[in-house]
Amino acid sequence: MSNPIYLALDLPRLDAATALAQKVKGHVGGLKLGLEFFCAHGHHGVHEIAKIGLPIFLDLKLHDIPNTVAAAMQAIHVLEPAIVTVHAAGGRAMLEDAKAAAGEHTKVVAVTVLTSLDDADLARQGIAGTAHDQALRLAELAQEAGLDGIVCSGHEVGAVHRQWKNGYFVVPGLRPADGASAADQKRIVTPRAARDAGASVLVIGRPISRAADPVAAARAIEATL
Ligand SMILES: O=C(O)c1cc(=O)[nH]c(=O)n1[C@@H]1O[C@H](COP(=O)(O)O)[C@@H](O)[C@H]1O
Repeated sequence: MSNPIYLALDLPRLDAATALAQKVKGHVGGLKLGLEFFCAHGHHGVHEIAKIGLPIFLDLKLHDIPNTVAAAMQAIHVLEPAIVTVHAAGGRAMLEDAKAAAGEHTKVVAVTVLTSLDDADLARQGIAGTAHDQALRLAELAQEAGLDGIVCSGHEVGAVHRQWKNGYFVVPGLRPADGASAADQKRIVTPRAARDAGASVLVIGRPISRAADPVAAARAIEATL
């Protein structure tokens, strides 16, 4: 089985991101480049990280009117990302158009409820019910729109997996059992628990990137899976 860990390269400097990826590349299955990286380094930065030879997950969390999201998807075609994120809350037409505009080898996955939000945050946005129920509703929308899968927390992935057997499930908000800081994450589980519940991809950033020894941290997490 291939390594399901995607390292989130949330570092402001390209040289530091490249050095970290080079160091841990034998212990992760892919590299995730998000908003911080893409806004700073754009296509050039993605090309540089792609040279390392691991699949690239472009986490842009696109969320706009369908025409704009489709055009953005076309503009990143050339980067041949393995995975791209959009926000499920953009609605069915946006999701359908995003998928139609993506390259045939790119998995388009929809972010349901960010792992940094809890039930109280949703209530403040006027969303009744739990983060769990909202994630399930948005997963159903993504499935109906023909996406490849979703992003959700490890608390929901088991339930989503039961209703979407062949879906592709990306799970961030992961913290090893040895007590790495949750920081801004509110719905967290261990990498192993997420894997056991049906996650296809485990997104891990700071528990590796901010560790005193990132290689040892990545190896330790890999060993729990
Ligand atoms: O789409 C994501 O990857 C994502 C969705 C989500 O709900 N929560 C979330 O944390 N992420 C990303 O996953 C990574 C988690 O980083 P750490 O908390 O440092 O492990 C960050 O790059 C986030 O942008």
